[in-house]
Amino acid sequence: MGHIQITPSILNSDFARLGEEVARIPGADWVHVDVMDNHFVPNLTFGPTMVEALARVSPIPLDAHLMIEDADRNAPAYVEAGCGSVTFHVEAAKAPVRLAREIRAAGARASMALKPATPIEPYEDLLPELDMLLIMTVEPGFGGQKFLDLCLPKIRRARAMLDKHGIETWLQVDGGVSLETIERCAEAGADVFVAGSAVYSAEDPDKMVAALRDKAAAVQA
Ligand SMILES: O=C(CO)[C@H](O)[C@H](O)COP(=O)(O)O
Ligand SMILES: [Co+2]
Repeated sequence: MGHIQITPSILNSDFARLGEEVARIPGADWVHVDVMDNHFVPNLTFGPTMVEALARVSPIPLDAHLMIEDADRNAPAYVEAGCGSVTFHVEAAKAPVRLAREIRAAGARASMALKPATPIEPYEDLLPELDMLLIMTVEPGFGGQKFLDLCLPKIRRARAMLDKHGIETWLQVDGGVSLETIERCAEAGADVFVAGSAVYSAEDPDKMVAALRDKAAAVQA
């Protein structure tokens, strides 16, 4: 398992002041950027132009989570926009292996996401192509949803697969991660934790990042 990383999602932050919102989380490892197209999910956020503007001012690397259709065609723009990590949904990709290789070749970490009802087993052979696997713990589309415990067995199975193959692919969880749920995710084998509403509804978002990190690290220790 890799070292614990906390990647706050700016989905529930103030979109009119994104640069300042990122400056409130200096202790974060990544800034999680939820890109939604109103087709793959019933919500609309921003595109590559906004992401590029944020990448220019953010001292923390961007972790793009693309909830968009036709990932094969649309994902490379987010590498060009300056994201250090680009996650596409396997449900939206026609050729995930080719896309992961293209993202890596363009200079970003390649990552693939699974919705709660998408099984991990068909993708076991694909794991070495990925720098990170994202297992969603809510149905994608909105921040502030309740964590789905039914995703925990899949996180455990993914961790077992990665360990069996000796692969260093990071295992990220996203959706409903908070002080109440992060230990369950860490116990199941996740090492990268997205937290949106938990961080941005806290009085001191950076203190919340530290508290989440401590909870997850205590499980790993
Ligand atoms: O991908 C997402 C939603 O589709 C968000 O990253 C996620 O929901 C983060 O917000 P919260 O921690 O409030 O659930
Ligand atoms: Co996300």
